[in-house]
Amino acid sequence: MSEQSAIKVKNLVKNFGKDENLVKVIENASFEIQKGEVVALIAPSGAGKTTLLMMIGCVLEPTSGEIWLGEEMVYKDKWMAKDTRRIRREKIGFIFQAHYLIPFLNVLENITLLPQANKVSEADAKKKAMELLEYLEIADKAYNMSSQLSGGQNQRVAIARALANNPQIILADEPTAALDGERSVSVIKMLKKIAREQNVAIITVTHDERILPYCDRIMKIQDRGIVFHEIEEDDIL
Ligand SMILES: Nc1ncnc2c1ncn2[C@@H]1O[C@H](COP(=O)(O)OP(=O)(O)OP(=O)(O)O)[C@@H](O)[C@H]1O
Repeated sequence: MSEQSAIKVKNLVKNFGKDENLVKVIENASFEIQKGEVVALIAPSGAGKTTLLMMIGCVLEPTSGEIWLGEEMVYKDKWMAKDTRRIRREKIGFIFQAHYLIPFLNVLENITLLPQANKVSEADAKKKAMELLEYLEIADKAYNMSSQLSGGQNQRVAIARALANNPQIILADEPTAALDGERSVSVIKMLKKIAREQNVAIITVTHDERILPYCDRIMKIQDRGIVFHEIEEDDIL
């Protein structure tokens, strides 16, 4: 495995149910994503995008196969670590369609909540959160409540929260779905900047063709396997 590998998946299989209720979602998927890469994951509804993302994120257990995150083999026909939360905490940042910020905490408190739960001191967590808010150009909103922010601003805060633990991987499930065109582009540009400057690998599920030109590759789920496309101007979802 190359040093640049952020995610490596080999012969991954995911079925739900069994016997007459068996649903085969992913069959023998193998692929590798490099550090610093932004990959758009697109496929029709029900094809398994969220399922794939949640397996890579160590949230959903595969049926079989292998998953490597950086140099750590996290799954080989079973989870390799007793505590998959540790892997999530150390390696992965999640961003969802809805920002899921906690409404009765301000922006800064939302970002520092998890690091503090993970025993980072309040001062260190705040310092890091302010750096991230500066980086995402939203530091002036640090003491505002989520309800006082626009959709795009809230999504930037959600990105800052996902970055608070210095993840090597960001998994985003339709992060721009609730945003208009200009705000979508600003969010994906921000993700690309993070990927390039911090060497983070990003997989983003999307139905939003406006963001494709900012991605490096398109990953599709096709016939329950994975295929890659280079980005082309006339890529149509
Ligand atoms: N817990 C479950 N039990 C049984 N089947 C499931 C379960 N979770 C997902 N599925 C099935 O797996 C398939 C893939 O679902 P998934 O949510 O990953 O699709 P998706 O590509 O993310 O869809 P969408 O774009 O609509 O969000 C679907 O057929 C779904 O019905």
